[in-house]
Amino acid sequence: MESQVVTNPEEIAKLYRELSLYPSLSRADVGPVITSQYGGKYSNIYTEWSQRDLERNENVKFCRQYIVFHDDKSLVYSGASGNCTEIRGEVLSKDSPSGEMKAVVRECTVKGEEKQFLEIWSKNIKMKSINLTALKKHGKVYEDEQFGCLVWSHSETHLLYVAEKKRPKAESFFQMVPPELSSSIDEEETTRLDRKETVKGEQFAYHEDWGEALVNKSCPVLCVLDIEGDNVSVLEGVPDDISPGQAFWAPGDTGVVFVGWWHEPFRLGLKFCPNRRSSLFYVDLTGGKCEQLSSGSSAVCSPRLSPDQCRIIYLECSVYGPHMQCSKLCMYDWYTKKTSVVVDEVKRSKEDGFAGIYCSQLSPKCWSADSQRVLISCPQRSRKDLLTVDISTGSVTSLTAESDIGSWCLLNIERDLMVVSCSSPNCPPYLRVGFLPSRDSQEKVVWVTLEGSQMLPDIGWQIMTFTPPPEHDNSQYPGLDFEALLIKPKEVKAEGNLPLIVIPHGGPHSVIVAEWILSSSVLCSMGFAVLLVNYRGSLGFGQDNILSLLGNVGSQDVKDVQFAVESVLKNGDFDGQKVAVSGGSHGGFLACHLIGQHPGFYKACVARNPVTNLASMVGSTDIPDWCVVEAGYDYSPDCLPEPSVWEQMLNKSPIKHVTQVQTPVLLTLGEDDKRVPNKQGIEYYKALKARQIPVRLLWYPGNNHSLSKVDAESDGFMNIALWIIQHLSLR
Ligand SMILES: CSCC[C@H](NC=O)C(=O)N[C@@H](CO)C(=O)O
Repeated sequence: MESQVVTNPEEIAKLYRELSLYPSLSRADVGPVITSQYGGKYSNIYTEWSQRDLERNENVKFCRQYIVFHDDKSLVYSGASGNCTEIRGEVLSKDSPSGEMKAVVRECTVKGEEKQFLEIWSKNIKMKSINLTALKKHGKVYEDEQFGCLVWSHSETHLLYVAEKKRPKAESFFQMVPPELSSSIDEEETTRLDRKETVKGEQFAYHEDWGEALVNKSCPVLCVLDIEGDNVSVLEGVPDDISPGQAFWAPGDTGVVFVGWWHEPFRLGLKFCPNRRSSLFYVDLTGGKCEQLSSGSSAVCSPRLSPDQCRIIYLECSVYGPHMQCSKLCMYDWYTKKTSVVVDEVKRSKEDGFAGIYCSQLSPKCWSADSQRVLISCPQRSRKDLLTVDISTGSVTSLTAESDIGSWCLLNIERDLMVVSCSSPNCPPYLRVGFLPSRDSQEKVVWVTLEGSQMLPDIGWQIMTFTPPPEHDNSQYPGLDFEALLIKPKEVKAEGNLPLIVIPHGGPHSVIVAEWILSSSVLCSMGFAVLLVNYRGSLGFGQDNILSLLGNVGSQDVKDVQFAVESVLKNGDFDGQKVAVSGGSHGGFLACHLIGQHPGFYKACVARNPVTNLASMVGSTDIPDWCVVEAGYDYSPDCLPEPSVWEQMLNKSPIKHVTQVQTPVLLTLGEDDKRVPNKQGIEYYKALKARQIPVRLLWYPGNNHSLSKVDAESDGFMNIALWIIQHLSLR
């Protein structure tokens, strides 16, 4: 039977180009309420989007503003105000609480040198432009989600941000001092001071950093700009053995609250690892006294102060263990200094369907106006839902459980006006707003779409639930089920002819929700069906589900994926001889396992930065604890694993089955990957080469674990598609 798949590279590139035009939402800020001269109330909504620019080979960021007229409970009128504007050079930006001013950290090149400025804008004037680089109070400003922040004090007189600690200039022992230093007295004085701060012998000293995607981030410090006095100071009092971040002003601006991550005994990678020992701290502005607000034996993140400034809500989970887990929602009362658990960890889904909280970040604002409820968007099985939590009862209600949209992402909430980004596998992200109904009302949210998106009518999707057969049941955690998201062309032209691409996610404690996924929608538009499997161990199904995988990687997850694939193939639409598998990281680990444990079943395999050998990875990854914990053992940073643990790490690895592999493999590797060092892929490449199994390796310089730079992502997509087409004999 003839294939219905698009196989011409030009046509594939055209489809990719078309679908990559859809932007995604990254931020929304709601401005203050303004009363018009006719008495109508309105607010501005500032949104930021990001879009791949294939011509310029970069992700471009742009903003667009909307105006919403409302009566504090419902929307009266809304619309866009003005067009999109590209944002360039902005590292961070934030409007002041009153909306009167805006602060921007900007990066630009002046006379060939890269500099950072802190700007204050008021009305149509740039009031200040402070050259942070020239001030030399600290290193580069942190812009990442892990540590970074730019926060106005409640009084709007000070700004708080995080930057790398100033490091003394290091020079060679053999550096000569030039006799004539400079021409002017001022310059001479500056150079003299610079030289005084220069140290010898430190030029090649190693500085630990926070790992994958946080390289060069080593010692963050809290910095405060006094706007009136043009003075930047680095806050004192933060203990030397912690890295501060996610900071904000305490009630009354008396000090700063922040999350501190302990360094000891050495820094472990933080990205995707909210399980690092950390605590909430408060540093007093006057005395520099630092107080620990939460227990020192857990991992915390995302503290958010309530509008009445009485409570701080934050996420907590245990240290080490699986990297991503079901979090507790905790609350610190500023006045009684008491901590309580508002929502506990959920072992198994509740009767009402609530499966627990799974997110590494709360939205920038998440409180209702009366400071009685908190809003959280997070995975619930294979969808992303919007939940409200009543802080006095701990009861959780889903605002979106009955919706047929696959993913609801809360961008912000201000005075009960919620701004969300919605998407589904057949619908790119779109922007909606709605008022949160009052606490005691049964009303449903009336959502208004501010920026619509085009539904792709040819793409169909469904969530499938699987009960593992008795022989695959986990005796320690019996009765768990799992799901998969099937995306396929709505019209199957010829029965029994549909090729299938199986995609197990990475993590392994992560999840694929039913949202817009560019690569899957292009593959589907080309004529493939795509099966994304949330095997047992995924987020969103209860903590037991996560724990069930520890010690069982390479078996339970492999069985679940294979079971899902074989179940789906029973449906007459598919061609069982045209099945490919593709995955990244732990998903690459699974792809390599599947071709080793089911020789010949998959006709093509693609692995992005795959884990291929836990035993050889443990000494070189930024998260060695992951290898030990996933193999089923407790991690201890101060001793080597026992020989039996090394053996188990090897036994559970795909390399163990490489001699059985028959499937051609495409490897895509990032030169700068700190998480799964590219040597993992190379080890597998050599093993396949030695056995004359077709293998191709693509090497992406300047890319880390995610291979997400625009050229790497688009080139990777094309090569993956063509590899699958070739080895599924579709051409
Ligand atoms: C030692 S690497 C572990 C696998 C990795 N986990 C966390 O970083 C992984 O699978 N990452 C996923 C995202 O969770 C990925 O797709 O890169």
